[in-house]
Amino acid sequence: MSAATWTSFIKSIASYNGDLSSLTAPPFILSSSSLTEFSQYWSEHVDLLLEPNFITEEDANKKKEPIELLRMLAVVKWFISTLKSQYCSRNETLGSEKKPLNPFLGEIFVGKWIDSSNDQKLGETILLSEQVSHHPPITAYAVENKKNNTILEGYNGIRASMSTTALNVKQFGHALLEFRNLNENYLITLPPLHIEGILAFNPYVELEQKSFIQSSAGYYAIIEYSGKGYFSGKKNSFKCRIFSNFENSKKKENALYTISGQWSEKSTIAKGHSTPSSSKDEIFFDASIEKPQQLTVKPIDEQHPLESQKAWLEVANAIKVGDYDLIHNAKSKLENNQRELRKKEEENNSKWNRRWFDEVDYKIDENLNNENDIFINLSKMANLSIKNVPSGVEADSSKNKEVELMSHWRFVPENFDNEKEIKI
Ligand SMILES: CCC(=O)OC[C@H](C)CC[C@H]1O[C@H]2C[C@H]3[C@@H]4CC=C5C[C@@H](O)CC[C@]5(C)[C@H]4CC[C@]3(C)[C@H]2[C@@H]1C
Repeated sequence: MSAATWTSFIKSIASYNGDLSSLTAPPFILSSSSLTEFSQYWSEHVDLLLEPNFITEEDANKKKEPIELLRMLAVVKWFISTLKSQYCSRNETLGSEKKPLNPFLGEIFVGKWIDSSNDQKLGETILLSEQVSHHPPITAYAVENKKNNTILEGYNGIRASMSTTALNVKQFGHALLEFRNLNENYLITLPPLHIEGILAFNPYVELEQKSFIQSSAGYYAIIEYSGKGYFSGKKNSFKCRIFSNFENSKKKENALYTISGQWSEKSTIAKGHSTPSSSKDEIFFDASIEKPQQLTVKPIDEQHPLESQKAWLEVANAIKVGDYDLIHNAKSKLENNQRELRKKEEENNSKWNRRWFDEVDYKIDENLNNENDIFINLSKMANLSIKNVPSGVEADSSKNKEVELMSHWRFVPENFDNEKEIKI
């Protein structure tokens, strides 16, 4: 990590034009993994993801709470458990945040979480991740557990801008968690983030502002993020308040539960709206104890050419060697191949078929007014915009002005059921 190359890199980002792939980051800051692999971070605690399926009326009687509220608490715990994987795993494994490879259109990343327990109550869970758009980059994903009829689906795109010392990132998209045996669904929005420590050669993600979780049973959670130097002082801090519905969330005194702490370490929970104490109150989640479950991915020689680790193998090896020319040549080969494909599609007036996801266009009335559309229903309950604005923007926010309705990506389970080429 020579200071000279890093300093010239910092100068290059000073003239940053908004397109991350335009940045010629030095080899040591490049990750050999592509963004399609990040979808796995949504489900490295499969037991927490599926927990609502196993909560009983008896549990509800014992806790003297409605069963839907216990399920909301379980979903909030699962969501908090995803954050360390999403935003810290590169620091843990690679020493710092790195710049991921920019996926090509149609790139896929698949794997499974095997249930190694005796009772097999979880069963197998599969991950499908597909780059459904290259301009702008959008990754769609689905985590499917057939045994418990549970699907997590969503998509993610980002818009980045540089401030003097940090890279500011707005996330676009959302996640939908569907418990089909319970006929209960959840909408999860994505918080803004910024990359700190770039000047100190040690970039890491800090979450900021808010994200929201809306249950079809009505319950609504607000999660507020803060970091080192904010009011809480500790990095990766959050405070979550759970309300019986969006309306009641206007007054914090209406909170049914309050959870606070660090999403990358320990958090505690207390009834009502007061902030729980880290020593006296009940532990909610402890990221240092509950280890993430690694996804099982086929060996590269058994992967299809569209699968990320196979497609990027030559680039990944060049990055590991740290030879900039080798990286550049290997990347150019892949990018030229992609340009050829786009040109052929242009000539044949065809376009790349998305494999497992559908682009639902909400500018079309019948889609917008389809009362079975869980994304529309949950967005309405949480007063969330469905326009082309960052995730979590309220429907009546001025940020919606002059912004049009947009399409959102939805998982098509039967497309995967009919999949012939890709093996998990
Ligand atoms: C300043 C430009 C540059 O190349 O600096 C290199 C630095 C490592 C910082 C830039 C990169 O930091 C990476 C962090 C990435 C996000 C991490 C986690 C998630 C959550 C996941 O669910 C969706 C994707 C997302 C938001 C990643 C998006 C891409 C980020 C910001 C990388 C930056 C290019």
